[in-house]
Amino acid sequence: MRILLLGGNGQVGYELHRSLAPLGEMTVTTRNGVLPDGGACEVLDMYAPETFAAVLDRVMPDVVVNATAHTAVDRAEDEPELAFLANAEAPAELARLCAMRGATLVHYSTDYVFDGSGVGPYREDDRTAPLGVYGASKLAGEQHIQASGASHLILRTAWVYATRGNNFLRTMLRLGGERDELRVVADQRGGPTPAWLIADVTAQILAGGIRASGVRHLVAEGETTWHGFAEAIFEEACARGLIARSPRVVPIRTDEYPTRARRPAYSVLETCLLQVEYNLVLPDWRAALATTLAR
Ligand SMILES: NC(=O)C1=CN([C@@H]2O[C@H](COP(=O)(O)OP(=O)(O)OC[C@H]3O[C@@H](n4cnc5c(N)ncnc54)[C@H](OP(=O)(O)O)[C@@H]3O)[C@@H](O)[C@H]2O)C=CC1
Ligand SMILES: Cc1cn([C@H]2C[C@H](O)[C@@H](COP(=O)(O)OP(=O)(O)O[C@H]3O[C@@H](C)C(=O)[C@@H](O)[C@H]3O)O2)c(=O)[nH]c1=O
Repeated sequence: MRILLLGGNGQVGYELHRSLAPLGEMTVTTRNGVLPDGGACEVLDMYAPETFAAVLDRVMPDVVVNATAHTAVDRAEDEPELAFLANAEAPAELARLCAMRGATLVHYSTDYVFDGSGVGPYREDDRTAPLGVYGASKLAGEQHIQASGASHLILRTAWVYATRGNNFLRTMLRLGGERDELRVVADQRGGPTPAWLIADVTAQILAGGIRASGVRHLVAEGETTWHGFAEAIFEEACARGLIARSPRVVPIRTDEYPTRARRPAYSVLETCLLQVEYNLVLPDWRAALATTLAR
């Protein structure tokens, strides 16, 4: 299998580079042609979709895995054109090129396509209604891919973290080292999901073959709030001797932590479809956090 992996510098892209390597011949791209270890790779800029055809002609992939995205949720509110270019128009062009070449596109989307008014875990076909530019641009990306005619798999995930990159886990550990007390919202519920899990499941799916095109939910099991996640981070990090002491983590309401973008109050994703279709057992979010820190 010839794989073209886009975004080898991101949290998920970095883990995919590891997990997809055994599946075949892999070409990795980053925005600047440099991998996290300093090595060279192909250049691919999501802001320049007109350059994609040349890369696909050179690599001739069977599968394109797109781990790039404009993921700065608050900044997206101030630069919607860039968010839509990277998250909607670029994926649309990728899907168009994949359809023409008979290649499969694997793409990632987000729980922020929902408005958070749900009362139970969201299923794949539940009504979408993003609250902000990031979610709206990701939803547009999903829709372009689904309309393209390309064989595809869109994996919606949520609250992604890793021991590298920009994410809530690293923000908490950094702030916890600087302050005695952190104030964290306790009225937004979701499913923290480590990048390694997304990458491992993607590899498992590709190894066995994609069963059907469409959207599937991929998150760790269970649910918590950002406050619950923060407390668990400090408990696990302390237990493993990664930090000497924990700050006090004070639960607050969303309106006490104003941000540029609105975020869904509830964005837990139902994963039954994916687990049954691919015979998977997804770990609980808390166990997945412990595994991440143990690594
Ligand atoms: N992070 C999260 O909490 C969640 C993420 N997702 C989705 O999962 C996928 C992976 O996200 P994640 O790994 O967390 O994101 P990261 O922000 O860690 O990585 C995104 C990658 O996209 C690259 N990128 C951004 N703009 C461009 C561009 N113009 N040209 C080329 N590359 C670009 C970045 O490159 P550079 O390093 O050069 O900036 C970076 O490597 C995305 O589709 C995201 O929407 C879904 C739910 C939650
Ligand atoms: C740093 C911090 C954040 N918060 C809140 C703000 C926000 O409501 C919540 C999460 O903050 P962040 O900005 O880290 O996370 P955010 O950028 O909203 O994370 C999202 O990223 C995109 C890419 C996704 O697709 C989503 O699934 C989700 O993971 O925690 C606090 O309450 N206290 C704090 O000290």
